[in-house]
Amino acid sequence: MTERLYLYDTTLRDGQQTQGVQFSTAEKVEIAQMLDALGLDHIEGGWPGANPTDSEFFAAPPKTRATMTAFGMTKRAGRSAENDDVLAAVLNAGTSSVCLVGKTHTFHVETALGISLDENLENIRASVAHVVAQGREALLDAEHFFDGFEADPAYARACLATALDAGARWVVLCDTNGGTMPSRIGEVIDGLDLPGDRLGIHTHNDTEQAVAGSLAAIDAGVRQVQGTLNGLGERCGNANLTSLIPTLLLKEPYASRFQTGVRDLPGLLRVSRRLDDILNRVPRREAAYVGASAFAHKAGLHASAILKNPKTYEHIPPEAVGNARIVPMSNQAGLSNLRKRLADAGLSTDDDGALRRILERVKIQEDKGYSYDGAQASFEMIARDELSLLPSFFEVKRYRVTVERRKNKYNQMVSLSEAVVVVKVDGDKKLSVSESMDETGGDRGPVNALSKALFKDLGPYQAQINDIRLIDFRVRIMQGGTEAVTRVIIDHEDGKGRRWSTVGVSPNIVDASFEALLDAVRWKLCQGT
Ligand SMILES: CC(=O)SCCNC(=O)CCNC(=O)[C@H](O)C(C)(C)COP(=O)(O)OP(=O)(O)OC[C@H]1O[C@@H](n2cnc3c(N)ncnc32)[C@H](O)[C@@H]1OP(=O)(O)O
Ligand SMILES: CC(=O)C(=O)O
Repeated sequence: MTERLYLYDTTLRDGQQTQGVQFSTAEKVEIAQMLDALGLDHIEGGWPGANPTDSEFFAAPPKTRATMTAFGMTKRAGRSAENDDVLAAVLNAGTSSVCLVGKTHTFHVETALGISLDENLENIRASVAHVVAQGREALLDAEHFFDGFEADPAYARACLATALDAGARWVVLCDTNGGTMPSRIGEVIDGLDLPGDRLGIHTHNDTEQAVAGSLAAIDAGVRQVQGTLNGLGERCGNANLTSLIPTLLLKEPYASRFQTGVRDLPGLLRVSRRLDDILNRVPRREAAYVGASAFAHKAGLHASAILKNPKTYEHIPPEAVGNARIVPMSNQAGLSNLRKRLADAGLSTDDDGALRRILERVKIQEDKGYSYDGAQASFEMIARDELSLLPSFFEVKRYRVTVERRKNKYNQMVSLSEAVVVVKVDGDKKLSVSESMDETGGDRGPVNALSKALFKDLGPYQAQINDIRLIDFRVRIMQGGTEAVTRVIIDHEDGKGRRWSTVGVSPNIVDASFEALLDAVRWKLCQGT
């Protein structure tokens, strides 16, 4: 017999408390819809009345199967729940479910609220009762519960009992400061002697154990788990639902024991990446389950075994969460990595001599500071060259880039980068000049100017490269052999949605960038379209 485990998402509330994160109303709507499609049970949409975005979101929330929940705090002392304006704004959002944060730690009641312990209990009771009287589902986020329990277990318990007696459907045990060890979370819950189907868990990641703490709480009996997508949240974040969900669905003892509302586990990676897109964040490569490296097999020994049976180095099939296996090339690679990479690029060969030459060249280049595991398109250029599959396309005769600081027509000092690239295509010399200015008149730098000049006129090849867009540019100073060198990695995208990365290395950043740009354009021309 499976038991129901409820998943409660707080990306739009605690996730919005992440430093640097500020969702627009439209983004909140889109995220709520993604969470709903994934199959969350509750979506905490924010705190109505606390800021215009949250109020606007609740004025027209998206229709969801998940229970849309408004967040707020218990009423303040010295007024009734009916007359508390902050609580009124939360209830006015009209959601069927309301989650109120209430203090459960004596230190916080006395220091942060400055009221008596009894007044706080009354605030919890009256606030929950008021929510329930309006026909809503009430949840109490028991703030600082675990720290409060260490300081005064009787009082922390009394707060939970008060909320439950007043009609709270769930009391959610919060490790607000994120410092409680998972084993202690389990012990405390074991000793509470409360029904698990009335208990939730809300952990923070300050010791990198929020997911472990949530699992310990589930092991001890709680049946609602709160968290956020990609682990967003105050300070170091909340329990990461992007890790918790696949663990609960795919790992024992949880997979056989529990049933959740999750409907689209293979959609998990897409949801995680979309959130990063919205936040303009680079997805964390090493993220569990959904990171680009989560199923990347770099070492030669691993790649060799993976090709025989993926289970040798994979704990789950990557497709289960929408991810994919990759076998990158690098100085850790052997022939197995190489054969797989070449096959993926449509360059399979039986020429063992060529295979050994490619491997040797990759290792020599990496010793100079190149890195191919994140720049697979540059690796393909080496492979094509060794396999005599790299047409010359065009020859670069020279290039130049200048950066000038000068006054614009408004008498402000501005920078202007300008590049000249001369290439020979089919016997014709072509000189292209470009400035790096964007639509607003801002300077986008010398690499942008170089890229625009290189991609401006390649004669018969121009139609094939018109849809290339530079999307990311990363620079690192490396030790290449005996000298410090600059490594540049550039990501491009085309109109077909293909993304590829190339690398250049030189003591000079402009030369390193130009080398990466050249590989990018050649890679695109090799695709034929
Ligand atoms: C653990 C958590 O993450 S809980 C979620 C926290 N989230 C947020 O704080 C984000 C949204 N918050 C806000 O926009 C604002 O803090 C508001 C609108 C809610 C309140 O703003 P203000 O009225 O200016 O109060 P301010 O933020 O300075 O202080 C919070 C007040 O709430 C009181 N308070 C804090 N927790 C509670 C509680 N659980 N129950 C009742 N009152 C509380 C504090 O004592 C303080 O009151 P005081 O001003 O009389 O000292
Ligand atoms: C309520 C909440 O976010 C916390 O206690 O961490």
